[in-house]
Amino acid sequence: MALKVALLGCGVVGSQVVRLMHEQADDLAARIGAPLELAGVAVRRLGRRRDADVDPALLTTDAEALVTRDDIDIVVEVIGGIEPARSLILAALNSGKSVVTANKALLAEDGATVHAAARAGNADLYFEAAVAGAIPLIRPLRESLAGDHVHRVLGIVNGTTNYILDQMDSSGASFSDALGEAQALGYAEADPTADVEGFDAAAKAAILAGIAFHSRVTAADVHREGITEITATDVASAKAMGYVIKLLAICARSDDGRSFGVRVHPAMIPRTHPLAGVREAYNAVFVEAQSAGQLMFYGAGAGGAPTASAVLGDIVAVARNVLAGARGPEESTYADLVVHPMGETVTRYHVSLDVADKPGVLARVADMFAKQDVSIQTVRQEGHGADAQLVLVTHRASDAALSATIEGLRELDIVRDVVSVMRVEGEDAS
Ligand SMILES: NC(=O)C1=CN([C@@H]2O[C@H](COP(=O)(O)OP(=O)(O)OC[C@H]3O[C@@H](n4cnc5c(N)ncnc54)[C@H](OP(=O)(O)O)[C@@H]3O)[C@@H](O)[C@H]2O)C=CC1
Ligand SMILES: N[C@@H](CC=O)C(=O)O
Repeated sequence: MALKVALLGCGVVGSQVVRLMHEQADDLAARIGAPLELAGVAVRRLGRRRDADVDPALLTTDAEALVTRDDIDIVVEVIGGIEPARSLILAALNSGKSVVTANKALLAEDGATVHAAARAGNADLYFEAAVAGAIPLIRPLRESLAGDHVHRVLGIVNGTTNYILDQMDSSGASFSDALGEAQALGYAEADPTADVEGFDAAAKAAILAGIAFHSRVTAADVHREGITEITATDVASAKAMGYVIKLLAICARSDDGRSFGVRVHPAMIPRTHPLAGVREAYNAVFVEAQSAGQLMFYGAGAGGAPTASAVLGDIVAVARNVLAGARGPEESTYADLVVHPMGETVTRYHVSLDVADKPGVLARVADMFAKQDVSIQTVRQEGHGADAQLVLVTHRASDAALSATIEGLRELDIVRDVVSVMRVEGEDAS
């Protein structure tokens, strides 16, 4: 007997799910042990042209009726956003139907409610596509590394911003042109603010940190900075110094293991670093674990077909569980670690200052860093007179100490402007 699938959403991702379910129907049936049947597709606009060959008789605007239909076995949610996605997923789980979703925004905002409903409904909740598109990352973290102790998860988890920064770096494209291309290629969220302001990456970081550290993490726990303040000049000067700017997500345990930090922000990384070679909308994530050591996951981080691949993988896993009367792994939050504040995060910084071109300027600037215990690794003066700039790279220091230093620098009469402050990750370029 066929397993019936209700698809919620038939846009960039949903239309590719439909295509793959048709094209690979025989293989999927063989792998699962029963055929899959697409039993209904909920959309917002019935008359919209679709990138998949969907039987018009399957289309409906009544998603609620579809998810609660008695004959549905698996619900696939690829609408996105909080509502109506949350209510639809809860309705499905409450009636014992397993759910596959790509919705990182919802899981990071209210994962607790959704996971609790899965538990109560004795149903599966799978979400491989919610983080890093096609890259298998959730399952390795939840299952393959369940016997290890993860220290750090670090990487590029947003395809749109990586595409924009890569285009700005490689072809000198403008921010807005590159964003337009990313949207046309189906990488961006329905509201691209989620991408460029770092909300999407922050949601993914929350999901990754929660799994890696067996704790409950929401988007609100994540320190978030986007890429909208990055200028063509920042990109070009990073390039001239042997660096590239990337939007990074970093989830790291503290040294005593009792807390962890989760942050998303642009960072300068040396061009020799493996993440520097991650181009276009690709994503890459390093996982550092006690026994496994360093693992790297790389692949297409956005786009219809790559994301649909992850969704299909989850559908197969859930379908096998349905047939076996089994369930996949539950959410694990037993460790309940504390998220430490951003001020305690320790990293290096690159600071550019517009300064007066006078004797003693360097000593006064260095003094301000020393006052906060921030030691300077390199410093150089560029330009003269009205164009004089100091470019400094610090050794590792806390975010709180660096912020206090910058505050102090702004008050010095010899500092005309703090031009840019950027975190630096990875070893030196030289
Ligand atoms: N695009 C990507 O690269 C990736 C996306 N994701 C996630 O996948 C999900 C879907 O993204 P994507 O396919 O790009 O989004 P789209 O905006 O392309 O598609 C959204 C779909 O949802 C439908 N929809 C919207 N509101 C409703 C509603 N109230 N009831 C029923 N259907 C509705 C739309 O209908 P209609 O077509 O009629 O407007 C559309 O078919 C999101 O959670 C996103 O974050 C995850 C990884 C990668
Ligand atoms: N908008 C997201 C889509 C995938 O998650 C991105 O650009 O990464």
